[in-house]
Amino acid sequence: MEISVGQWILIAVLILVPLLYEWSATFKYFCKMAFYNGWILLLAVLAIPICAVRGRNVENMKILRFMLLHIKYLYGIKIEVRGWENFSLKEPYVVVSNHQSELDLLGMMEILPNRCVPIAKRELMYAGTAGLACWLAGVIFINRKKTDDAISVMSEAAQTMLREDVRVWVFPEGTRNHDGSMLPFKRGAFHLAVQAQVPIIPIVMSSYKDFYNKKDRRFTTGKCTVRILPKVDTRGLGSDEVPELTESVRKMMLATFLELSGEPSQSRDACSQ
Ligand SMILES: CCCCC/C=C\C/C=C\CCCCCCCC(=O)SCCNC(=O)CCNC(=O)[C@H](O)C(C)(C)COP(=O)(O)OP(=O)(O)OC[C@H]1O[C@@H](n2cnc3c(N)ncnc32)[C@H](O)[C@@H]1OP(=O)(O)O
Ligand SMILES: CCCCCCCC/C=C\CCCCCCCC(=O)OC[C@@H](O)COP(=O)(O)O
Repeated sequence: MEISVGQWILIAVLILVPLLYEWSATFKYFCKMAFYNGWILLLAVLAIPICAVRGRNVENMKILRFMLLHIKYLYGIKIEVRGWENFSLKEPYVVVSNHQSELDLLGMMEILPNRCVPIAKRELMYAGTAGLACWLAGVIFINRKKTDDAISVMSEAAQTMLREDVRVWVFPEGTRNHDGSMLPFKRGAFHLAVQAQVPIIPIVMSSYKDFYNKKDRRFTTGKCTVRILPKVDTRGLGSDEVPELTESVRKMMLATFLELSGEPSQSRDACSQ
């Protein structure tokens, strides 16, 4: 039997890819990230028709959560959750959490409360099938390039939270932060909580440094601890108190992050560098 050029190429690829995957940490990193994004885009293809039955609805977030929960097993990432009792509020609240990477989705889905929608940059809405699935699940998109627009979307969210009993999840750093600390917090989430007069629940995901590093292109298996902190009340606070509220929540989250990540508590504050 004669083997064609195409078949030789296929055989070479089938031999080389697993070898490269084992030998090169960088190749492994790119494969794992490509699969992560590709798998989510594919899952979204399945999620879209199921979610579309209800139209744009926060209840669809349960479907996305259910479909995404297994990914941690595919990647060998163990997620330990501490502080579940702090999530037992019946009323709406604003969740604020640190933002290290797109892998935060795994920790987020592990603990996402019912009727809770994340605030995301508008660009995510155009991320193909994933963007459409997010839209159907009620994700709130903001245009970071237009501050006034972003603020008015968030003010609207304050009303929606109360009217429709919705919780909102915000990454107050406003962007992914890979440097093992926390960026200064933007104040939108805290204005939102104060405007709606609802509590803030801070969430801290420990550093991924032992298993994931974007700069070094390293992605192995590992463990992440997610800590749900006690609620911070905002009743009676006004917009003048927002800067102080923001700083106190950030300070508490940074201390927890350093503790969970096994870092010394001084000198890792991006604000004081
Ligand atoms: C099965 C298949 C599944 C497929 C689907 C896949 C995924 C699953 C589903 C869901 C997961 C989705 C998860 C997506 C996560 C994406 C994460 C992100 O995108 S993070 C980036 C976007 N988020 C943010 O930026 C939030 C934080 N940002 C802010 O809060 C900002 O403040 C801002 C509101 C955006 C404005 O930012 P900007 O930089 O333009 O300005 P400033 O922050 O400097 O603020 C200016 C000024 O305004 C005051 N301010 C801010 N907000 C308000 C407000 N609401 N009301 C009044 N005033 C406000 C602020 O305090 C500043 O004033 P001052 O300096 O005087 O304090
Ligand atoms: C909590 C993370 C949510 C991840 C959603 C993953 C969806 C993956 C599916 C398709 C891939 C295409 C789009 C990748 C979007 C990554 C989402 C993300 O993490 O957004 C980053 C945003 O915060 C801040 O943006 P920048 O760090 O300023 O640029």
